[in-house]
Amino acid sequence: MSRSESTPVSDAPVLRMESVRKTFGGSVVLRDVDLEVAPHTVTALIGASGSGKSTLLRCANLLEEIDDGAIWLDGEEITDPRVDQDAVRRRIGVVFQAYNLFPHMTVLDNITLAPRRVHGVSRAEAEERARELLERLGLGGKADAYPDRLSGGQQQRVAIVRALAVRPRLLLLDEITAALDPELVGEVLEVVRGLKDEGMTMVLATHEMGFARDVADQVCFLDGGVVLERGTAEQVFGDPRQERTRRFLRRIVEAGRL
Ligand SMILES: Nc1ncnc2c1ncn2[C@@H]1O[C@H](COP(=O)(O)OP(=O)(O)OP(=O)(O)O)[C@@H](O)[C@H]1O
Repeated sequence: MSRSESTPVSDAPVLRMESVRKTFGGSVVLRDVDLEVAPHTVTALIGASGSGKSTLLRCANLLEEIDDGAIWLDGEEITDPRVDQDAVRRRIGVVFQAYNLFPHMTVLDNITLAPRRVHGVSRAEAEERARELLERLGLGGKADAYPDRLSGGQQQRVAIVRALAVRPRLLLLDEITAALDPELVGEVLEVVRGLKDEGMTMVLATHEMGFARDVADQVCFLDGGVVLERGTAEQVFGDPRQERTRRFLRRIVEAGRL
């Protein structure tokens, strides 16, 4: 997509979270989380396993109900109980670690299902958009293939195409390379880089620190459900303010992952 296709003129945040609190069975998983995501920017959520990254994304997409605080999408408070949650979810694309493609459907049918069934787009229009996206993501010849004929990296790229097919305002990417063999990670990250260049607004949870450092405009370090540190990639990776962030990054460097 081009910038002009999906884009408003203003710089008002696409996504805003304020004092978000989320508990599961009495244990606090997100505590007082504030977040602002500007249009055409990439926000990377980093932090140890269990720090709350996925939960934050799931709250942003209303897949989890928050206990306190509020969330806005394009200035509309989406946590207002009067809001049509399905309509909100239709404006947000989500890609998970597991690609969740329907195995009995071709790539093309997987991609066009939501635009046709949920968004009321005609088959012809949905297929045209799907083919264009497949081409753009290097999957031009795969429209009629079944998912089990594709590599993990190709399947994940199809999942990204599927999320883009409905022209989302915001894309949430939850550990999208975590299930991939190392040699397939690069091709998926390249796609994300390309989407950034096209101006897509994205929030991604990732353990790929090198990628987060390269691609993110904003990095949030979560620790025990708290956004402990937030800043530019340069600041958080190059000059972290918090001792816990420094310790986390030191471990990553020692493990050879940064
Ligand atoms: N549905 C649930 N019910 C109960 N506890 C949950 C649920 N989902 C997440 N949690 C807990 O919330 C905490 C945060 O989990 P979350 O998956 O958000 O972390 P994460 O940072 O994304 O971890 P990872 O990097 O391993 O994906 C964890 O302690 C987890 O066990």
